[in-house]
Amino acid sequence: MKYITSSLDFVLNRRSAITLGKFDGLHRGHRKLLNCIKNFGEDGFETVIFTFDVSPVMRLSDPSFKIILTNEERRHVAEREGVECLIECPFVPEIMHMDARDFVREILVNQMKAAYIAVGPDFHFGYKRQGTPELLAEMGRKYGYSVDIIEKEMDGEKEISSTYIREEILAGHIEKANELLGYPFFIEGEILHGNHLGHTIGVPTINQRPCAQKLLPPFGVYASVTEIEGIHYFGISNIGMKPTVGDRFPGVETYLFDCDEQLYGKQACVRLHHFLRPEFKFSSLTELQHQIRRDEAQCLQFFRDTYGQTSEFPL
Ligand SMILES: Cc1cc2nc3c(=O)[nH]c(=O)nc-3n(C[C@H](O)[C@H](O)[C@H](O)COP(=O)(O)O)c2cc1C
Ligand SMILES: Nc1ncnc2c1ncn2[C@@H]1O[C@H](COP(=O)(O)OP(=O)(O)OP(=O)(O)O)[C@@H](O)[C@H]1O
Repeated sequence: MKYITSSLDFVLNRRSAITLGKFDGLHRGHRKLLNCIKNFGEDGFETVIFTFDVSPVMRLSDPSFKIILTNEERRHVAEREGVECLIECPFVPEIMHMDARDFVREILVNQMKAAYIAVGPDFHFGYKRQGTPELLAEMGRKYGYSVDIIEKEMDGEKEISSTYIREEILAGHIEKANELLGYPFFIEGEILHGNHLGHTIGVPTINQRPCAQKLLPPFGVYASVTEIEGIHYFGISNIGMKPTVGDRFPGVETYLFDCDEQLYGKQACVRLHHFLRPEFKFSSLTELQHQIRRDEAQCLQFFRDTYGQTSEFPL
């Protein structure tokens, strides 16, 4: 996948099929738009996601705003979806203050050679969100691209949106969030050194420290499947501050059931499948060790009940 970032001067070589928006989560609704551009892409057009390098909400109104996917995670999901090009446009004053019609002419038509655009009915763009899907369509008739305004993918009566999914993650409804995303919520990151206490209680763990902007579900223990260099491991993850030993930052710590390899420095993708219990402060590491054995049994039971004997799990 072509990845364009940190630049406003990009120019695409081929005519393109584009979808635009924030795309936090690349959820099932977003994927409806991706399918539209991919269908169009079969005719030789370059399939492109146009998004921003930082959430407009974070930049304009709420610096503490949390995201479902970091830019790197979003890039990996887009790549898996088979999109040919991801443009992560810098959300700088020049873009924020750009008139909607100028954005269409300069960016979509001149730089991106738009042939087709798919957006949802509530998509807005340009200075003060003045651009609408209707304006896109109207200008398309002049500049020679077509526009599809795609109906929202629904969850019953409710529109699927990043906001809705964030609420479910925060409420600890991980299975619901996974259903809306269309894949398990995950945390990607380098495997770091912890305090090296885990193996002393027979529970060796990999440690990750998510970036401060990453939205995390409630602190607690989750059944997880971790991918490292293409290999998948069942396990249990603790998300939190480890109050028993005390830590200064929220971390993700995972006990992989069938792994005794040296993994420091590698990238891990920890996918959460099920909430098992909240994080507690134990009076000793031995007590914690006994609890983790119970967690392990409960987790294995969950995987057996959910996925049976098969090693096929949703990724
Ligand atoms: C499945 C699992 C559950 C855990 N639950 C808790 C917990 O409830 N409370 C807590 O303080 N720490 C919990 N921990 C974190 C342990 O405190 C941590 O694994 C141990 O201190 C070793 O940390 P280290 O790898 O930094 O040495 C849990 C860890 C795992 C893997
Ligand atoms: N459920 C959905 N079905 C189809 N298209 C959607 C859906 N949700 C969003 N879109 C479209 O996907 C593009 C990107 O959406 P964006 O990420 O900005 O919205 P969102 O998921 O509703 O997020 P938020 O909750 O932050 O508003 C837009 O064109 C939007 O209209």
